[in-house]
Amino acid sequence: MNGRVFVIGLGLIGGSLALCIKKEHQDAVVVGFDINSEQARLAKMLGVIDEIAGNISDGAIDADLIIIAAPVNETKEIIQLLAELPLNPKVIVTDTGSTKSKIVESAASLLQKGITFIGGHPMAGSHKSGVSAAKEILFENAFYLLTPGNLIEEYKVELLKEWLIGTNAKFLTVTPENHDYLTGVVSHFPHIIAASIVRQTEKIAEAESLIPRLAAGGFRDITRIASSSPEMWKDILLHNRDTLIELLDQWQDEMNGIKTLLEKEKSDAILDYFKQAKKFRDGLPQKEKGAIPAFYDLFVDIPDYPGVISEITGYLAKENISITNIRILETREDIIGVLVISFQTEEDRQKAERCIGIYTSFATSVGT
Ligand SMILES: NC(=O)c1ccc[n+]([C@@H]2O[C@H](COP(=O)([O-])OP(=O)(O)OC[C@H]3O[C@@H](n4cnc5c(N)ncnc54)[C@H](O)[C@@H]3O)[C@@H](O)[C@H]2O)c1
Ligand SMILES: O=C(O)C(=O)C[C@]1(C(=O)O)C=C[C@@H](O)C=C1
Repeated sequence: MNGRVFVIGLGLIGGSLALCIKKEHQDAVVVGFDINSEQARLAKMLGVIDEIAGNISDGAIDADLIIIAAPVNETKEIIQLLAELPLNPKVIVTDTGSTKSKIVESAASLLQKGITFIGGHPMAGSHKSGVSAAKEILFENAFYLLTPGNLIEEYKVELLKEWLIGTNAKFLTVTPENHDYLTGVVSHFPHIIAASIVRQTEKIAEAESLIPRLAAGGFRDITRIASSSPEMWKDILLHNRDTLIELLDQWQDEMNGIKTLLEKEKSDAILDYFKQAKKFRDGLPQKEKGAIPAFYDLFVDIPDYPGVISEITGYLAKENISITNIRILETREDIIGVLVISFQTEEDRQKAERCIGIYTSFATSVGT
């Protein structure tokens, strides 16, 4: 397809969608705007967008597709701003926000002016933010939820899907209310739990200094998402307040139930509790993005000598293994640090683990 695509908010999601569109629709021009001009500059430099717009109005007026990929509150404000502009009557406006009811409600101002708004939410992401984390394969096999209202003609929805075909995502249409309930259960609520486990652990760690050093595999797995953007999640929670309050009540019942089993030492019932959880968890679809992490990290214990990092990256380059990110954690006393190398795929992570095993004696482990 050709035409002008305007992406507002050039972070993880806006950047990844821009890459998908550029890959699939090479005749299209992708214009971007970010309130943080550094992000916009970086997006241009990384080839994520073709042009930077000076402001929202400049980018929006002649766009054929507008994608708002900003935090959910800002998304509402941007929609109000767009509703004041003389947009191309054929433009499709969509967003990527993690909540839908309030956003779709605010888009009534666009619909009143005859402008098509189709709420969107690609159900894949990461705890990482910013355009430098953007990648073309982020949405592969993920569900992409769409919330077109009844007034939206079907061909417009098909047109939007065609623009987004490079995501290789699976589109699903839901109502905004149903969207917020479903994502409340599988995404927003788990986020609260992850953050609460971290908060509780932090308090206990004040008296128990060994805790941070012992918080390894299981703790890291269940709390990875607590490292996501606090600002973004604050707004998601407030947008989906009622659902989350209901789920918190249910969770308290759930916790009281397991507490009672423990108090009464109901061994069989505790076993059943875990068996049932394992059965449901093991039965979750494996190939769908929702069930697997979006980034594949390999942890390498590295000793203290100059050039050790370039030595490792050199071995990976020799074996043609691409890395997407590299950083050092200094969490253990007995070694200089832990190198965390991120890969695009599980296959690359496994190849890297084998490669490091062949060329070095450094211990590696998989975690998040
Ligand atoms: N991170 C995820 O896992 C994920 C997944 C799916 C959907 N989402 C949703 O997608 C949206 C973007 O999330 P993200 O992870 O890309 O966040 P991000 O922080 O990586 O990027 C958001 C970008 O929006 C910019 N921005 C903020 N206000 C703006 C404004 N008024 N005008 C223009 N730009 C503005 C920020 O500067 C930032 O660069 C959010 O609504 C989020 O709820 C996130
Ligand atoms: O993988 C993660 O880090 C995510 O939290 C991604 C996740 C999710 O909860 O699944 C987070 C918010 C988005 O709205 C969609 C996807």
